Amino acid sequence: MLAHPTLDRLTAMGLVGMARAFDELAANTEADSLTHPEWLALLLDREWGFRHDRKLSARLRFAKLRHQASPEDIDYRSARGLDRALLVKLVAGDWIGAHDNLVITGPTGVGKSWLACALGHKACRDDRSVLYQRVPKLFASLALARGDGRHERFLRKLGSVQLLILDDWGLEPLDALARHDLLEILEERYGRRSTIVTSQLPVTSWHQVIADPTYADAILDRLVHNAHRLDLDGDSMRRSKGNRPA
Ligand SMILES: Nc1ncnc2c1ncn2[C@@H]1O[C@H](COP(=O)(O)OP(=O)(O)OP(=O)(O)O)[C@@H](O)[C@H]1O
Repeated sequence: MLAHPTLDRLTAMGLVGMARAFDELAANTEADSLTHPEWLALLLDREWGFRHDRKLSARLRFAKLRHQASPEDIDYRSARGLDRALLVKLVAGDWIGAHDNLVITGPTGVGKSWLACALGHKACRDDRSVLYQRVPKLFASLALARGDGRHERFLRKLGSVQLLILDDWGLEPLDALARHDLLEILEERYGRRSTIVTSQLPVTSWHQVIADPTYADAILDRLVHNAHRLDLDGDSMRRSKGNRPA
């Protein structure tokens, strides 16, 4: 690497992208033909790109998405009843800005979690905070957190992310503490932040999962009332992946 006071200063100021570009340009004789504005623009582009990538990595690390999925890889050809126009709108992300929710239902393996993660990935790229949680594990973690003083902080985190993904909702009925926690989270989020819920159960069965009519009304009112809906059908993609010849 070049030894140059400007390089030292860029590094000391945390302008890592600029420092790298400066080093490369200084070592490249073709760069001599660049005008000063072109030179500066190149340095700025690199710094911009470096910061963008670093922020995206941090967003994705925090989100802990289950699948490495991105909107560009969504398979519209599989017969899954995907509403392409709606999906294009969801990928654009305005619904997150409007604090709407999204409910994705359909049989096992049809790609609900994958789609939720693809939308989560896009939200990270749009510089939004995202957090993925599998519902059965979430309630177990909240119960644990209650015992060791982390409960309030965990609830705050779940309430404050711009996009919360609750995957695999409805696999088992909620107990009293889970009902209480879920209502707290959704009350905090309602009208302020977006939530994606994926479930094998149709929305009409969710009341029973919550297993308490008063809580069920309150929870579903906050979750489903302003939700976009993707109802998928078709065969499990796990099976078709497994059956695919090597
Ligand atoms: N568009 C896609 N491209 C590539 N692989 C996909 C796609 N959609 C789904 N898959 C794969 O299909 C499998 C099942 O997908 P996924 O876990 O999203 O299903 P699911 O509907 O959430 O199932 P379950 O209800 O059992 O949790 C996964 O291995 C996933 O990687």
